[in-house]
Amino acid sequence: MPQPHLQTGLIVANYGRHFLVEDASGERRICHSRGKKSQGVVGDRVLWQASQDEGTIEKIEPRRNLFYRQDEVRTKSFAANLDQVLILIAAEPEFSSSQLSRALIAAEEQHITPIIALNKSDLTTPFARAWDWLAPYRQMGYDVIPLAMGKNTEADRATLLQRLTGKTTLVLGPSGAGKSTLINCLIPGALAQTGELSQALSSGKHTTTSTTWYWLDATKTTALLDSPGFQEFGLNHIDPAQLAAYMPDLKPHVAQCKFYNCSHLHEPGCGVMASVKSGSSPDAISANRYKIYSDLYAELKQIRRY
Ligand SMILES: Nc1nc2c(ncn2[C@@H]2O[C@H](COP(=O)(O)OP(=O)(O)OP(=O)(O)O)[C@@H](O)[C@H]2O)c(=O)[nH]1
Ligand SMILES: [Zn+2]
Repeated sequence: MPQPHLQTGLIVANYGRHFLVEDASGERRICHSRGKKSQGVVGDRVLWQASQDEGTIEKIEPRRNLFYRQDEVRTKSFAANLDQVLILIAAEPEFSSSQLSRALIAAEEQHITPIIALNKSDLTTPFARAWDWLAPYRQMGYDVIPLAMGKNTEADRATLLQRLTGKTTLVLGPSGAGKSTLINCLIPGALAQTGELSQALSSGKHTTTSTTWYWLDATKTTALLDSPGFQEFGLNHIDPAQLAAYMPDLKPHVAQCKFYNCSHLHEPGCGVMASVKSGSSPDAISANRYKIYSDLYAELKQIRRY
């Protein structure tokens, strides 16, 4: 049966069961999800139906991908239908290479292109140390860019826009790295607008913020998504047997392993372990990344034991 009242829309923000949906004309309105479960995610294309001044989400279009983390108790979705994740870290506070690697693995698993940005290049000494620490990530082919968002320079804006234009990019980063500074630099006034929006959606109650979608251009071809902070990045959805395939520095060496089901932890004839030992060769796996792999493997194996 045709449903003439259904309109297309895009979820641009979400607080519990309240969604902010942008329609084809650019107008935004609060919509509610049908049923008990709140299934929509920012970035979802939906079909919705008007009901007085609000609306109801009737259908969520199939997703191209979903960037999420999963711990023991729950799945936490950041956003759907992304082209890129910009992982923003800084010279200070010192970032966790384990959290960085986890975010990269979550992106790889969903075929989302990661970009690593190292902020606060004006803090010369800690920046140089952090930049060196990121050498393995550059070596494995990731785009790693230096920034000083606090300086608000034209050069940094150009560096970012060159990568963001025409794409949908989620900005992810630990607290204090400069996420708000970056968003405000690219979209002046954006965060003030967000405060009002979350007030309207949560009917004045103080709720934890969710991902928020911003357009960078009038033609709506470039989108930047601000994500909420997180403490831990759980990867419980990742199969430990697949883990090495999501780590570009480990992946090529798996082909050299003697056993097809090698865990790369103790087997004889393991290509991955041989590469860690080879130290100085240009495509060697760094000791830190191998430790991240083995710790994560143990963690994911442990979860599947129950
Ligand atoms: N030195 C220096 N400081 C910066 C730079 N960019 C941002 N900061 C500072 O770093 C601090 C954190 O920046 P925010 O933009 O608030 O960081 P955030 O990631 O949004 O942090 P949360 O609000 O905790 O999520 C602020 O004091 C900024 O002024 C930079 O390029 N250089
Ligand atoms: Zn192996």
